[in-house]
Amino acid sequence: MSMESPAQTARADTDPIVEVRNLQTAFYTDKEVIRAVDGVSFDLTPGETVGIVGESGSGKSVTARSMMGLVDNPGVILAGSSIRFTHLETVREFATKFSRRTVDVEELEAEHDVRSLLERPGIDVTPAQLGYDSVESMTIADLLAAGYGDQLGLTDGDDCVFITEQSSGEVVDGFIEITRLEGKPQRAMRGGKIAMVFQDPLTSLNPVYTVGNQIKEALRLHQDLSGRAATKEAISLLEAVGIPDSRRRVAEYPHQFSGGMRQRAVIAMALACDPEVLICDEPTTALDVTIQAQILELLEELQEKRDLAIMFITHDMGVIAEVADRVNVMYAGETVETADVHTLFANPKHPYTEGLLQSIPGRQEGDRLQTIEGNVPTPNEPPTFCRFAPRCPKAFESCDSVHPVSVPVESGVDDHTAACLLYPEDVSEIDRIERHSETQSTEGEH
Ligand SMILES: Nc1ncnc2c1ncn2[C@@H]1O[C@H](COP(=O)(O)OP(=O)(O)OP(=O)(O)O)[C@@H](O)[C@H]1O
Ligand code: NI
Repeated sequence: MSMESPAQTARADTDPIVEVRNLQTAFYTDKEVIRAVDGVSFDLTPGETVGIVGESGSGKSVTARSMMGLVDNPGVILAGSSIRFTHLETVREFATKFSRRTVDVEELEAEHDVRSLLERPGIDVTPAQLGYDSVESMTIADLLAAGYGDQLGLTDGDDCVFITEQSSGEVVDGFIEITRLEGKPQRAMRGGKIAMVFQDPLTSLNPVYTVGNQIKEALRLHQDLSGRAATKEAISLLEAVGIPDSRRRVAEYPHQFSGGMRQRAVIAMALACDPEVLICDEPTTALDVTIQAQILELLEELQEKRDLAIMFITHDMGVIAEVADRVNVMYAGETVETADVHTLFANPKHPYTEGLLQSIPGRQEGDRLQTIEGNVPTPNEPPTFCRFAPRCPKAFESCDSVHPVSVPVESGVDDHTAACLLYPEDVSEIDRIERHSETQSTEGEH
């Protein structure tokens, strides 16, 4: 590789390209407000797989749909939520293509400071609500990302590209705020930069078009390829996902493919736009074990070749062990534990994670397969208590009145957190309770 310019070294390869912060997605139904995702934060990094695991109804798919811009009525991403796409090349591309929707944050920083903005009349938001410790740890960019720019008169409704640093006219740092995307930039992001593979390949494939034509349509939309070049590329994509005899199969219809081959075709379609991020929502759940293993292997291979950041959703701890580098355990809209995969399996801290691990065949002591009794509750009120408490074997009195926040736990590694009143383990119960009560963030706004 040639010498890198300073502009290219500003972000390292190991920096995240997606930063989800305090994501809150709620459904306003006639009956109640369902807080499907309630303050979730995590990063996605190129070449790495983040596994999202949890039982049915824990908010995994709504997290994914929020990242894809696929939350429909009556669903709303609440103010205070932020999903930043920080891939530098894409930020530069969007800043050029959508210059009218691009904001120079450095300019705004020269004119305003966070403290006085938050003190403005009518602005009813605290740093804690946005997931920050103090005003000092917040920047103007954080306020804009969390959706308060319009209210403060700093941004227009459709601004979505934020440039935070430039050097001799070149963008060095910035982000695209996914929760603010609509129209053209949204279409460029969804499918183009972030692609998704669903459980049922038939939701992504149209039965009346050949597999090849559907891949070619994606190539036309996102890569500006058509005609013979597109056909050639479609064939090579089918080859890349391990579909034998791809020259012939490119002209076949989805019903002529087996389940496993269909999912491979969907992956080929997702890759047609050369995305940076691939979100997989239970992509192998409908497949038999052998085929499942092959698809997981394929994803790993593609990740390595293309340096993809993968978010992999499953309710299956066995699959998590296979695919994930890091794991977020979700329960009733919240992340209850997060760690690298080895630590999570060797040293689980949250009673819910322990329960999930005991329900993997072959992992429990004795011969009985444990399951956690009961179901995930519908999160239909603000969290002022532990949502897992009713099912938790270790629950005590305070669990009903104090909402646990994510705190570091002792397991010998950094970046291991659990949201449980039993932690941090090295302090007294009184101090623990105080710590969890202090950092309580209040409800986001509609
Ligand atoms: N369109 C909608 N309207 C109302 N509620 C919804 C809607 N979509 C999802 N929800 C609710 O949001 C919560 C989280 O759902 P989600 O689909 O994210 O769960 P999940 O973890 O993906 O579960 P599964 O493993 O079953 O796919 C559930 O309580 C669900 O009922
Ligand atoms: Ni789901």
